[in-house]
Amino acid sequence: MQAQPTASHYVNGAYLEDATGASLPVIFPGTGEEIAQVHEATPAVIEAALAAAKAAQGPWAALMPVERGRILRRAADIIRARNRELSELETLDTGKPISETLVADATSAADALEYFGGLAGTLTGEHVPLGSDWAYTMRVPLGVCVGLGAWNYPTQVAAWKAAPALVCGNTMVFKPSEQTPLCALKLAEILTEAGAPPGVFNVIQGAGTVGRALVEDARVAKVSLTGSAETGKKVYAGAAAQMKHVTMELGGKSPLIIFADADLDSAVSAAINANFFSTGQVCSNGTRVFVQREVKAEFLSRLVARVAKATIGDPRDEATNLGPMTSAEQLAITCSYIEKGKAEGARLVHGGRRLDRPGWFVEPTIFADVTDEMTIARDEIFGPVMSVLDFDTEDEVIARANATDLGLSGAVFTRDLVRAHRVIHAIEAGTVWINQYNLTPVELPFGGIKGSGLGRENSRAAIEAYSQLKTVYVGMTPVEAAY
Ligand SMILES: NC(=O)c1ccc[n+]([C@@H]2O[C@H](COP(=O)([O-])OP(=O)(O)OC[C@H]3O[C@@H](n4cnc5c(N)ncnc54)[C@H](O)[C@@H]3O)[C@@H](O)[C@H]2O)c1
Ligand SMILES: C[N+](C)(C)CC=O
Repeated sequence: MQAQPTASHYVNGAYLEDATGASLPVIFPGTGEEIAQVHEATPAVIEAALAAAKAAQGPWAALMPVERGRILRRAADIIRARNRELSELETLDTGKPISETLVADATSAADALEYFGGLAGTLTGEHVPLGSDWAYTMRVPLGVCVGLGAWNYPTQVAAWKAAPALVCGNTMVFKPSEQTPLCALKLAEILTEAGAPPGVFNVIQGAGTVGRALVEDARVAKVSLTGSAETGKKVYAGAAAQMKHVTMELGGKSPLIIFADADLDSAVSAAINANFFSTGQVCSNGTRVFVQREVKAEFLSRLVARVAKATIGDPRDEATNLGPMTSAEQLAITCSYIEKGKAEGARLVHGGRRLDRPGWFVEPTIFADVTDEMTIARDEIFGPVMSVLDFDTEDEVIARANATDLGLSGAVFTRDLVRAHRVIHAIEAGTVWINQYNLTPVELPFGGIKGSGLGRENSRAAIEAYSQLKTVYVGMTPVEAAY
């Protein structure tokens, strides 16, 4: 099985290779086989990408906005037409089951390109009357933007950054995660096919050192990172040193709160989706499942019965519900948290073992009787490990849900809608759901508060994140001076 791209990088409208860069093997997590090799960007490749993005930005911004929008919408159409091929590549790159990638990845990228393409003609400023004088504001691009991607949603992350950046008249150099380098190259190829001029969207490979070189370059006006909270602090500090704009989409340890009056089957489905979709490798997952004590036994019994039916296996098989972890490293991290959970006294009610087969598989794992101070209730694991915690009262669960430095997401399940809104308003998180979990359509802002990040992706909010206002004061009468 091979998924070798034409070359490692995509710069100035074409594939580019520089084999002197360090080799990065691409492994299919379902078997552990090497399916491609790419090379880390050398200083020459980094320079070529930044120079191309810088040269392309002015002419790209000078196009009629609807023309930029048309190119993005054409790219969306190409992605939809090639959904199966792109989904298969996403599955090879990440190990996520094809049943998921067919509906969640390339399609989400197409949604973003279509949505922001559609906004192109609306990027206007406003007229401000000032007596005999007047003023107007203009929404102008930032310049060259850098996107840094995580490995769990490589196509979606690239498109969620590229689409709003490009529609506003910026250009981008995108660096995917070194773990999943393949999918962003396809986005670059498709944008060229759709009519994006050379240099508008560039992809270069590499790990943190390449990312750091991009962040520190004086030509870069904005950095958008999707990654861990730890990396976020470093990238934010680097960008702040040169007063760059930032968007930070970071990790979470989100609460999913289930009251006794909830539709329990629906809450069980939400807990499953919020912990085991993408084998638990989702930033917004509700990994702290707070269940009101009187329904805890029933909730656990229904949950375990449902999870026992999940099909774990080859992610290329459409019948598979859970695939492998994306990397051997992430598998080892997840297994070590499972051991910590057991050692600290959480009750293992399902799973907990690595699967004895090639590839990086671990069972979906459920711990009950988890307490707030346990490591598995505090750290973002980024694997299929659910912690179920008991609670008694509304005030108590709000305080415990908020007792974390992170604030990406959260949800409440109850039939009492007054309580639902009261509780959800009190939850410290950027994106919250009532009787739902993990739906993130492009029409809605997505992002975190506290240690989970800064700024928002998607929706009109992303336009604010990739453009700035310029104010023009118009004097209509001669200037007077005191002397
Ligand atoms: N909030 C969101 O939208 C969202 C979405 C997906 C993933 N995530 C988070 O991402 C994390 C998992 O992804 P990961 O392990 O790839 O994250 P990571 O922080 O290790 O890496 C993210 C990206 O940053 C680059 N990088 C690392 N160090 C850097 C540095 N010093 N300077 C510049 N670039 C650097 C990496 O090469 C990679 O491309 C989890 O914490 C998850 O919650 C957040
Ligand atoms: C942004 N989201 C939630 C779709 C995927 C994050 O890991």
